[in-house]
Formats: sequence, C-alpha cells, structure tokens
Amino acid sequence: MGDYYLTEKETERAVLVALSPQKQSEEKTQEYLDELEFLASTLGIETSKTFVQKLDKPDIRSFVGKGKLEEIHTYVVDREINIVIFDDDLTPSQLRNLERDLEVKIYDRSLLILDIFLKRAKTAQAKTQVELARYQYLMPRLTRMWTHLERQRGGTGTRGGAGEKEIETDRRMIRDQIAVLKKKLEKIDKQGETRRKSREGVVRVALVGYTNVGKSTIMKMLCKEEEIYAKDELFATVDSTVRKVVINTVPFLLSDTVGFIRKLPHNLIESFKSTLEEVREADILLHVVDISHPSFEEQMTVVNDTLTELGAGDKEMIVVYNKIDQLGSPEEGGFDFSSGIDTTSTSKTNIFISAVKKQNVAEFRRMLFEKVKKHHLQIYPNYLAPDYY
Ligand SMILES: Nc1nc2c(ncn2[C@@H]2O[C@H](COP(=O)(O)OP(=O)(O)OP(=O)(O)O)[C@@H](O)[C@H]2O)c(=O)[nH]1
Ligand SMILES: [Mg+2]
Repeated sequence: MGDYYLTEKETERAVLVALSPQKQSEEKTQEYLDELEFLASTLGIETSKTFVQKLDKPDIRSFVGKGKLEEIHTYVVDREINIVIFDDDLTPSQLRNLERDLEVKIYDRSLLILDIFLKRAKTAQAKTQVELARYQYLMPRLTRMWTHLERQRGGTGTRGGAGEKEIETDRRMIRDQIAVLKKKLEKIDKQGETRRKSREGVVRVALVGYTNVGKSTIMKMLCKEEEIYAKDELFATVDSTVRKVVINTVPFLLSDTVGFIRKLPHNLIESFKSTLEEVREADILLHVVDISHPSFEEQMTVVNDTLTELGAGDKEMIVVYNKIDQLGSPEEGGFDFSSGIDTTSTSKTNIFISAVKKQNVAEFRRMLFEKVKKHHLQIYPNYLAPDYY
C-alpha cells in the first residue's frame, strides 16, 4: 500500500492536465504545470500526478484525446483522486463531458483562480467583485454547478445531471443574483470615488507586478508596517491597500494591488477594474519583477500587456528588479548589482534590490523620492523639498 492511503480524507488530491503544442518547449510546458501546481497548493490541493498530451489544439469533446482520457480515468479511480485540473479554460460542453467521464470535480485554470480570489477577498468590494465574476463564469456552466450541488446534498455522482426545470430555476436565481451584485458594486464604486477625490493633491504611487514577486514585502518595507500580508502563495493580496508614506518630508500615497498572472480570467479583470483604478490613477508605477524567476521576462510581458489593457500602459514607471539575493554572486557568473542602478534605459528607470535582505534599499528610496518630488512640485510649485542627503 502506498502513501496515498495514509493521506487524510479531507486533503483534496488532484491530477493536472496540460497540452504540449509542438512549438512549445518541454521546459515551458513544465513551467506552466509548476505554476498550476502552485495555484492548486494555494487552495490546499495536493498534486498527485501530471498528465501531458502532445496536441496543438484541445480536443473539442474532452480537451484530451480518448486514450489519454482513459489513462487519466484509471489513475483517478486507482488513487482515489478527487479533482482533475486543466491548465486551460474548458468550454461548458467539455466541462460537462469530462465530469461525466471522470466522475470527479473538474477545475480549469479560471475556476482555480476565482476560488483563490474568493478565499482571499476581505473587503466588501473585493468580495462582491469576485462573487460577480464567479457567477458570470458559472452561468453558462450551470448543469455542472447543479451536479455539484447534488453531490453536496449527498447524492451520488448524478450521471445525467439535473432536470431542465431545476436548471432553469437556478439560471433565473443566478441572473437575479448577478443584477443584485452589480448594483451593490455601483454603490461601493461611488463611495470609492468620493474617497479617491479626497486624495487629490497627493502624489499617488502604485505597486504592480506578477503574483508572488514581492509587492507586499516592498510595501511593508516602505511603510514599516507589519500587518501587511506577504506570503509565498499566489494572490496573497486581492484587495488593494493604500498607505500614506513620507520620504524625507515629501508625502505620497502608496497602494499595493492584486498580482497579475498569465491568463487571468477575463471576467475577473472586468470586475476588478474599479480596484485597479488605483493603478489607473497613479502618477508613478513601481513594476516589481522577481528577477530570480526563470521566466521573469515573460512575466513582465504579461504585466505590461495587462497594464495596456487597463489603459495604464504609458505611465511613468520604475522597474524594481527584486529578489537579487536569490541570484548567484558575480564570481558565480551572476550580475554585479552593487551600484543598484542601470542607466542604460532612458524611458524607464531600473533598480535592482532585495526587499528581504534589504539590499540597495537606500538607492531605491532615493530614486522613488526624486520621482515623487518631481510630481509633488507640479502640484505645489512653491514647495521647497530638502535634498535627500
Ligand atoms: N528571497 C527573497 N524573497 C523575497 C523577496 N521579496 C519577497 N520575497 C518573498 O516572496 C514571497 C512573495 O512575497 P509577497 O510580498 O507576498 O509578493 P506579492 O507580489 O505581494 O504577491 P501576491 O500578493 O501574491 O501577488 C514571500 O515569501 C516573500 O518573503 C526578496 O527580496 N528575496
Ligand atoms: Mg501581495
């Protein structure tokens, strides 16, 4: 008997499924799967095995081909797996077919991300936004949700799913719920607008970046606050936090925002637009990058694309390359970051730091101070800011 049988019942065990198109390297596929595993573990789901199928496009009926599906099914039954997670979004009919064939909970990337957001959201606004996005996601997939409800009520894997009548009732209920949530959000947005107006006349800085790069850690470092939640988990921050920071007598507002990720569900971006208003209204963006991540460049592209989508693509920006402590020393072939500043780029400013090991933090603060001062002087031309040193 393997270890599997010793695992506590409550632990959710999953298998991951991804496609590997011909033009994608094996390393890339593995990296995507690692990210998916990390997402799952953030929800407390343990990954038991991953399945990869060499296919350029997903199978219309069941995402993977028939043979692979049988292979997955056998494994799921043998190892008492409760969830199968697909790295791409599934169409409503794929979801239905897979659930029928595999007889376990089926997740796709979007649902996984939505569930993490649901777990993390703290403020009324974020909670409402996630609920809305989740209902919009579930709406075309109602049969599936119904069978989930069935199971929760103690039914056994209802093969045929619910009757049309029940589904219609559910659909109506969800439609009403979506309307209620939208109204609620409008009201919250109005209050937010008033609050944002009251912040006029103060320079605004927003931390942006891929998830888990260290935004909240930098926020904490700049605010000297302990209560900001930073953790080695994806989407540790879902609500945006705003704090007043003063560097060398120049005040500004700093906001920490939700991290971006490859293939962020579109509904989610839509519903988070008001939270991301912090980003749109910022004078300066601090684009935090985890330079120790093997695909940091791709992550930067995801972030820049999302910023463009939000209409914040051409803002003044400092690129903060974080986690340099994770890189090798110059002797080991790593970079020499001792100066902390790369002046080769003209439109943007780059800085290399370690928020945890506090490397190059003084240079970073000075760079930020110079930028903030410039904006502060535009608002208060008569203000005499002292020199940094
Ligand atoms: N080695 C190293 N780890 C760091 C550094 N900065 C942050 N981390 C770690 O990276 C992990 C993620 O940090 P967070 O600050 O939560 O990252 P985030 O960007 O706010 O993440 P989300 O809110 O999940 O999007 C934590 O475990 C941090 O301790 C650094 O300079 N060096
Ligand atoms: Mg965070």
